[in-house]
Amino acid sequence: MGLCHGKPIEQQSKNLQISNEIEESPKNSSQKAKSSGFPFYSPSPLPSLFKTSPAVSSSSVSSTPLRIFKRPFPPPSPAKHIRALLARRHGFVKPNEASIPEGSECEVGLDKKFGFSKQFASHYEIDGEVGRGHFGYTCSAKGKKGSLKGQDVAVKVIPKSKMTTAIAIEDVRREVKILRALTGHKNLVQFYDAFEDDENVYIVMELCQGGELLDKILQRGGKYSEVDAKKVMVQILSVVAYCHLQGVVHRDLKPENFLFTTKDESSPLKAIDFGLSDYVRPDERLNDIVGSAYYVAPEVLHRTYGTEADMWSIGVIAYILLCGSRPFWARSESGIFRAVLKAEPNFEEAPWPSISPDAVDFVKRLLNKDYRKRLTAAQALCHPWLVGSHELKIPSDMIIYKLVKVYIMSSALRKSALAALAKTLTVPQLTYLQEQFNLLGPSKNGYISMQNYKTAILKSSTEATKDSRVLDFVHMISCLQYKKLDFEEFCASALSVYQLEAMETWEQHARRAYELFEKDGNRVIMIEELATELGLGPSVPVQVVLQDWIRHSDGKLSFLGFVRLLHGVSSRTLQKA
Ligand SMILES: Nc1ncnc2c1ncn2[C@@H]1O[C@H](COP(=O)(O)OP(=O)(O)OP(=O)(O)O)[C@@H](O)[C@H]1O
Ligand SMILES: [Ca+2]
Ligand SMILES: [Ca+2]
Repeated sequence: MGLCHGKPIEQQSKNLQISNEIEESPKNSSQKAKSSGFPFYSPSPLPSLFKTSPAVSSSSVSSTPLRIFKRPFPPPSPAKHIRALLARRHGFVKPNEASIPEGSECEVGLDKKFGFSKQFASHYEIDGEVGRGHFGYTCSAKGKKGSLKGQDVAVKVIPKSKMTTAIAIEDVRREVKILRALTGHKNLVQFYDAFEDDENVYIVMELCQGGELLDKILQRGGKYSEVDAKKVMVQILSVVAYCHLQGVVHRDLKPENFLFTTKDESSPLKAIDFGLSDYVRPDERLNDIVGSAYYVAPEVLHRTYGTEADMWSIGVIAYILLCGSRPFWARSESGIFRAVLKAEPNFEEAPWPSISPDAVDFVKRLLNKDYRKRLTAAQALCHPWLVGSHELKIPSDMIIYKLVKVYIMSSALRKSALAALAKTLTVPQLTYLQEQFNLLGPSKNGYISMQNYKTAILKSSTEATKDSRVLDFVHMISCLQYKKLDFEEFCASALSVYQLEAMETWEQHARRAYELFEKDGNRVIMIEELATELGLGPSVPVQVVLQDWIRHSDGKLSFLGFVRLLHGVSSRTLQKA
């Protein structure tokens, strides 16, 4: 599949982008102007409060055209939500679509009561609009009483008239619930309160006055220095690692959804807009197609995904920060999806050759189409590109819990294969594992028991951990009957074979591990036994499939069989068990 090419420069402004991106095909350009009448993108009430967003009038946007001659890719423009999602959630039907979208329903009978206080007007004096999205608009306001008296705040106003389906109402309910539960992290917007009246829901939060990350990218002509990109990435990863540990997947990570607190160069960055966020249990897969087209992960389009989908979006943001262009681009939404599913991002053209190999490796390991091979947020913070640039304490990583659970249920043969592979890990990989081990509170003589997993999670748990049922999952692990793990066995249990496989050095790891396995793990194995090991059902012609995985000379595992064994039983088989 070919490379994606940048968007024509004249389409860069936020205004133009909105009307372009809701169109399927460039051929329909005559219809584009008409589509701005589409109710979902048209202005919300309170027109007197509107003021032009600084980004729209920003001279930086108009100053970029020259760059197109130098670089093939122009800077990014804002992303819009995936249309099918909007249709399903908000009951919108394209004029040429005969069928009623799935999930749309009659507005009559919808319960739009949220149980929030009705006293918004007596608590806050609303001021001018500071931003706008598909679902609401945000105003600045001043507290009139209580602890926020005299303080400037932001109020996201979501009109109830836009909540035309039960899903849309549920989304708002969840947005508030998640924000309330997660508030407190330094890179997450501070939530204060939620109100409602007959017309609107009001989400009161900290006012971020430094503007969106997208505007900062555009102001800089589309490109960040590596040093500055690292500062942004560390903050994004820190808050996302926190969300994931709580069992919350954001599902709409994009530069528009990160705001700087102040205009100061060193201002902290805050994640906002949990409107598409959801809870996900570590062993659960979500299936609704949600997000913004440029940032959507391939597995979301395949309708089976978890927190790794956010890591893909972070990869897209990192790519944009470093080179100023989107990794996957096409004129139509379906074209973007095709690129996301099939195209490889361009790392050949300027400025990529002048970007450090660590940075390139970092982005590639997030933009891996196989979600199992992608870095987690905690791992990304330990990546060589970032590791020296921050002093964050790496949080617990849920992937460890998932891998350990599978390890414990594995056969002795697979455990010894993993033990051999663990012996080939490099210092950065061991450093990450050591930190994760320490977080589990090993005893003085260096062992952790299954109970330690629960104790560790309870330390950082919030209401969200309960709602996402992460606690149930961890409780299940802590009840597993298994001997204590020392650091060596912990490494074997917590390494991800898929992630190692994504590395250029995989072949060396695997060959070296096979040599070690040959010395003290390999043994004669029957085809039927191997089939059971790998969870292959009776429908698989095992004699044909597995013959290369057993060495004809002595009946022991071949290199191929060893690698297959490392991967273990397929997750599908495990789920059935
Ligand atoms: N706390 C805040 N401080 C300042 N501005 C804010 C704040 N929260 C939101 N905004 C502004 O309002 C815009 C819209 O807010 P938000 O992204 O929450 O709305 P939305 O309708 O859910 O957007 P989307 O279309 O991305 O789903 C933001 O992009 C930002 O510019
Ligand atoms: Ca938004
Ligand atoms: Ca939103």
